[in-house]
Amino acid sequence: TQSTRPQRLLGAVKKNATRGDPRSVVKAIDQFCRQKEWAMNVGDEKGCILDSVVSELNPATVLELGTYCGYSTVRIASMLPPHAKLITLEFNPDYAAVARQVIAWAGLEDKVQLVEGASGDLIPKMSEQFEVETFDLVFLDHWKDRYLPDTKLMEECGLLKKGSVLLADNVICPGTPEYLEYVRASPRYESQYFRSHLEYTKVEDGLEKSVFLG
Ligand SMILES: C[S@@+](CC[C@H](N)C(=O)[O-])C[C@H]1O[C@@H](n2cnc3c(N)ncnc32)[C@H](O)[C@@H]1O
Ligand SMILES: O=C(c1ccccc1)c1ccc(O)c(O)c1[N+](=O)[O-]
Ligand SMILES: [Mg+2]
Repeated sequence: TQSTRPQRLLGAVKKNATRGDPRSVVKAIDQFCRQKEWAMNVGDEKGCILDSVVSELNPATVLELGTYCGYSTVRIASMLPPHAKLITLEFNPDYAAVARQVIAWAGLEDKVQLVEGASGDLIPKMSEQFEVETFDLVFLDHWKDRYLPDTKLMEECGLLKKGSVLLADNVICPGTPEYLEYVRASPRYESQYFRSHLEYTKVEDGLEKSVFLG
């Protein structure tokens, strides 16, 4: 039977990355995506912006919407302080299965909780089921029409506190116009656009960083 792209990406990690070395896992995936097959990871260029936001914030609790193969999960988790936690949501079981193996190869299982399911169903259960009060950082990188409804849901569920940061991928390409308009117009957010490119291409894209003001 034919392998899938995530399975081939996992093969490249196992072949080229060192167990327990997150940076080598990130490098192996970027090399695979540049030399073999494009894949929808946040990538190396936008990944550096993600890294700088994480290191500046030093978050204790992180929520990632959209795991895919775990590339950004590994990037973020590798930068977290010792007792920090990253919860990542993925509703495609095949992608989740690959991501678990990528996260394990990087040696980051202890920092990451991958939850299989849809963000719209899981966000309301966060506080009771996953013992989380609020998130210091949310990385939005799932289907683009879910960014706005899920942001409103996080607000309603009290998962954001003064200073919580939303970092949204793809606000230009494929684009999230309704979300962008909302966070830029709302007095409850202070937003900033980081210009970059769609992963592994020369197409313009960027990240929007929005600080929740409470
Ligand atoms: C662009 S990929 C994530 C890439 C990943 N953040 C990275 O940079 O390596 C988007 C993922 O979100 C998942 N997804 C889309 N909508 C979702 C939802 N509502 N709940 C959970 N997962 C979702 C898709 O199955 C897909 O794996
Ligand atoms: O939507 C796509 C997409 C659309 C069409 C074909 C392939 C991917 C995409 C492209 C780049 C991204 O960084 C990303 O997060 C996504 N996504 O699916 O969430
Ligand atoms: Mg993306």
